[in-house]
Amino acid sequence: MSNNEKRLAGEAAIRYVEDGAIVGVGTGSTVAYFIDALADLRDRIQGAVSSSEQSTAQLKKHGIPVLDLNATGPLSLYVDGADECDPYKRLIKGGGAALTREKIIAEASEKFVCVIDSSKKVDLLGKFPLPIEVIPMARSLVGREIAKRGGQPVWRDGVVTDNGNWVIDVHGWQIADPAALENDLNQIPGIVAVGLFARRPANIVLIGDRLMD
Ligand SMILES: O=C[C@H](O)[C@H](O)[C@H](O)COP(=O)(O)O
Repeated sequence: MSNNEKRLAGEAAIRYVEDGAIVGVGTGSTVAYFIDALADLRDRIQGAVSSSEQSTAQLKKHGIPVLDLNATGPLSLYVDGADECDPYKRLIKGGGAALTREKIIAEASEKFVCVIDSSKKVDLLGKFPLPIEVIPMARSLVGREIAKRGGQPVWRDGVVTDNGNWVIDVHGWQIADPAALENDLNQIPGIVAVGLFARRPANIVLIGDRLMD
């Protein structure tokens, strides 16, 4: 993992911010560099829609207005990190437990710029355990459904999401068809969101300050 590459990626994403924009902002150590850089453009944007309490605090610290997605409508730009990225710009996200709000904002945005360091680039998703946000009472049910599908569910004990839910990390899956798995898991009652971004992949990936093909 390279913090220098994370910083370069976060700062490079600034070039996609247009005057007057409302910017969707993800969560994590990479996007934190983006938020710091966004502070310099504070007077040229309307504000940001935030994916977590953590990012909200950082945005507010910089005096960037944090807006409600219900009030803004669709966004032109979403900037966020990832835990893994495959050659088709499909992602695993949620290492920081912010996957549900991230997924909502990504879906609401026209362009998703993903900022990563080179350690996140993989040929096949799944080495990073797949985060799944679940309603607490569904934890065991979801765990059994995952085991039926050959995964090893591990409860992220002690972690409560910003939505008051729990996270299961699934080990042992080599995800050959991310869209099919995402669709399948989304049918299980009690799953709030799956940290697979396959039906809504990134549009642009920055590895450090380099564009991924
Ligand atoms: O829930 C957290 C998010 O999906 C993050 O974007 C992801 O975990 C990457 O975080 P980082 O930039 O700190 O590696």
